Amino acid sequence: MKKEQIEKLVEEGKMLPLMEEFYTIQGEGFHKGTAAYFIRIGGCDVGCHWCDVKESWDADKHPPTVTEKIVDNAVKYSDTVVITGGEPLTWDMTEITTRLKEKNAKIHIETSGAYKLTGIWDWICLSPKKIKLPQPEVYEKANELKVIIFNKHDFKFAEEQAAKVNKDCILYLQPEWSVREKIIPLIVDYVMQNPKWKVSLQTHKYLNIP
Ligand SMILES: C[S@@+](CC[C@H](N)C(=O)[O-])C[C@H]1O[C@@H](n2cnc3c(N)ncnc32)[C@H](O)[C@@H]1O
Ligand SMILES: Nc1nc2[nH]cc(C(=O)O)c2c(=O)[nH]1
Ligand code: SF4
Ligand SMILES: [Mg+2]
Repeated sequence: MKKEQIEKLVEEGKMLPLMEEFYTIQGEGFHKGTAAYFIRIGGCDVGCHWCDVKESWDADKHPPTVTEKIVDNAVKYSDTVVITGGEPLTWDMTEITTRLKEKNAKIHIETSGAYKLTGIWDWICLSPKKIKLPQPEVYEKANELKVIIFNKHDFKFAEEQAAKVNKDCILYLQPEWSVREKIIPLIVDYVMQNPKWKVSLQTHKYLNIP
């Protein structure tokens, strides 16, 4: 296929830069402990300095893959599919989620919310970032808010973000992995003082699974 043809299909969401896909246990947030098939789409312009998948950022490093093929494969493994990245909302998620819905999958997204919300979702995990704040529509539709705590100033950011989400949204504080030993005690104290929040850990990293 010609380069321009591929670019057009990616633009339409009919192809997506696929970094990796794997069947695992959702490690974080509300659905932690649940088996799910993960689809990791390349491409992210947000630039979190502590991002644990920096290899995902450059979309050109990940092969444009036919969306229909990604879906047909994913549903063989699990009826719960998590779309993550990179930042999945970099791309038009309409095609992939419509096809997954046709196959009766439960479709979850992990997103910073920084770009326009496309696609149909059973569960939206919003993990907002100071450097590129979420779009208003994502605050309205988020099912869980998962704020990463890297230092003590992030608690204030977490409260600002909690003030913007809908009333049913479940609130999580998750330690940034590299500082977990220092930050977990602060999160524990904070959640006991402010029980509207819950703790989320990256349990897959403790389990040594993807
Ligand atoms: C790699 S991101 C991809 C999805 C999307 N770009 C986002 O940030 O929500 C998946 C989740 O991992 C979290 N995350 C990334 N690096 C982390 C780290 N070093 N420690 C803890 N959580 C991290 C993100 O905040 C997000 O909730
Ligand atoms: N097991 C597992 N759970 C996860 N939850 C969110 C993840 C992500 O990178 O989006 C992730 C991940 O990479 N692995
Ligand atoms: S928004 Fe997500 S993928 Fe992008 S840099 Fe931040 S944590 Fe990494
Ligand atoms: Mg991860």
